[in-house]
Amino acid sequence: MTSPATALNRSRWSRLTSYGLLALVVAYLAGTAGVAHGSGYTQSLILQAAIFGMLAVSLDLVAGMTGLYSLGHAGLFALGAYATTLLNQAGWNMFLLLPVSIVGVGVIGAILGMLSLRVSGLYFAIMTFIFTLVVNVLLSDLKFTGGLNGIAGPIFPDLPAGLQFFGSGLVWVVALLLLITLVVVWGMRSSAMYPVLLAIRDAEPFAAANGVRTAATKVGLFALSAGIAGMAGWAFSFLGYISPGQFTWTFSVNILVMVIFGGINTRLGPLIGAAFVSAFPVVIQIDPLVQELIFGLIFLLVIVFFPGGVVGLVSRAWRRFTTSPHHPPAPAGASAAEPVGLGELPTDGAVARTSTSRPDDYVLECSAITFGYVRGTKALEDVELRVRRGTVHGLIGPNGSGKSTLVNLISGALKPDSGTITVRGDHIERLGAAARPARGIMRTFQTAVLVKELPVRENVTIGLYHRTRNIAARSLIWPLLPGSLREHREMRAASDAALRDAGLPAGWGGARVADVPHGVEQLTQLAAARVGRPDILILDEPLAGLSVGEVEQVADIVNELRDQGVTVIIVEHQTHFIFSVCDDVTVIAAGQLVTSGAATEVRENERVREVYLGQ
Ligand SMILES: Nc1ncnc2c1ncn2[C@@H]1O[C@H](COP(=O)(O)OP(=O)(O)OP(=O)(O)O)[C@@H](O)[C@H]1O
Repeated sequence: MTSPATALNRSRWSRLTSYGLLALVVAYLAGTAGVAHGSGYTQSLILQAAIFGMLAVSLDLVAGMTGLYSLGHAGLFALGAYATTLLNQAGWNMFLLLPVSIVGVGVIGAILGMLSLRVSGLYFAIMTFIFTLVVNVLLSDLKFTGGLNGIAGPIFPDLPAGLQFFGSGLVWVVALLLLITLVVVWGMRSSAMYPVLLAIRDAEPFAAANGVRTAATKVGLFALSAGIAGMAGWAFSFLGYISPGQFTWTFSVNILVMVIFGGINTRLGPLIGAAFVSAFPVVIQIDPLVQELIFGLIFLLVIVFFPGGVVGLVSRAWRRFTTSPHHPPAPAGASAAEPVGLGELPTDGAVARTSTSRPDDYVLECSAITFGYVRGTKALEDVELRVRRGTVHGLIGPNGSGKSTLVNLISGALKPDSGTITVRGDHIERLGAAARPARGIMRTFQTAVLVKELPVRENVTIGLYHRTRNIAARSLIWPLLPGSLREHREMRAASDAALRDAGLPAGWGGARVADVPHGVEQLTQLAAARVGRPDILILDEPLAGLSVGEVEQVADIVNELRDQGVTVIIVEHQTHFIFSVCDDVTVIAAGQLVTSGAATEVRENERVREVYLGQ
């Protein structure tokens, strides 16, 4: 329950935030008014910086949040500027051309984004670089684009007679477009979608296992980013002449420089970078060659010594100044670093469990599953797995026997070459990983794949993705939605509860995953899977690297889940653990089923001792 003091603090804080926001809006309006009445020279400088700001923010949206380092943004920017100019010459209304530029360039961005599904990293950068190159060559060679000389952009109309005291209309329009860009992109950063986007960047299998359609999200985000670049192009066309020389591949690199210099994946970074790149040649008026050299040197120094850019540098200094060296208490048993012995097949002490479910009450059935990673070899051959509802089912076998492969087939990361997988009788073997959480299947990974730079709690909220309605679409206007703050608070509260249930003492929720011990990472992914309220939870080697205390904790969690009616499938090498917590056990070796049945029977099976322990 929230204490009155906390509620008071929260209301005081939200009042302060509102005042702060109001002050910012007033300052923004005052600044815009100042520029709108400024000299033509000042206006063109500030307008260019603002337009570059939009471009840098649009690039940061894909480069910072999803790791797509595009060098195609100069090409997209050019398409917006040229389409506006040429279509306006053809008689189109210039204001109608704003949505046309956003949507048209957005569609081209979607196509580029689709290519990102096939190539990534350096190859994606090269591909988008070629896109800018091709656009530039076309603009230079085609007659109707004015060739190398370019064409004069449309002239932005003055404000109507009654509104002329506002000054330049173009300044107000660009200020509004920049504001919209910031509301959308910053809003997305503070929405529940933000951790999901970083998961697509850093931990794609984790994102997919939580129901995120990673491919569609990447394409959508690239289309949005391209749409903003098209919008920036629309505004740029009003600044005078446009020519291919303004949209070369070096300009694409410059946009990336703005993002990296200011601070990639930060709110203010791209704006600071854009301001720096725009102001530098104006402030440092020396020989152009020396100017370029100094610019390059500054950028090199930033990259080498402050890879987080200006914002990273300032926030690091701020953190050092404000944070105390506090470390949350260790989870139960974490100090007992002694690992549990592996491969002991217990002959006594492991209590065989009797489930209340009927013998044929199978929630998950895998029949005749065959799968090979490479043609001609089979990682699994004709494997059968039947899991009774509400039971804990162990999957064991020697290294390389195909356990993880089977788990990946059930969770949709892989598709079988033949055979069927059904959940409550429905076939799911052809569904992708992202569709499985909706069927009640959640999973953890042998090696935790999480977003290292985010706090533990934010990682757990990713587990709520498939249960949160239209989260991707709503993230575009998240801060403007009336219930979004409350919803976000509820998501964080649910994540905190899941962390508590996983046995993590309060305090770990706020720690960055990069700073937490291995055991906490494992419990974090367990909490993320659990917060999604699965019917079937698959734990792939959940005990790897855990201490004795943490192993006991996982055993408690598994027993608790069974009591709640969740079906749990555990892949594990620690057979002592398996035979103490599992109702049923399936053993596979060399991709084939050895035996399956009640834990007590499997434990006594001679063939199991032979293949599993080599006895
Ligand atoms: N990505 C891959 N490409 C090719 N072969 C693979 C791949 N992943 C696994 N294999 C092979 O498939 C077989 C089954 O591997 P799998 O990882 O499923 O076994 P496992 O029982 O989970 O092993 P472990 O207990 O060591 O994790 C092994 O021969 C392995 O070398």
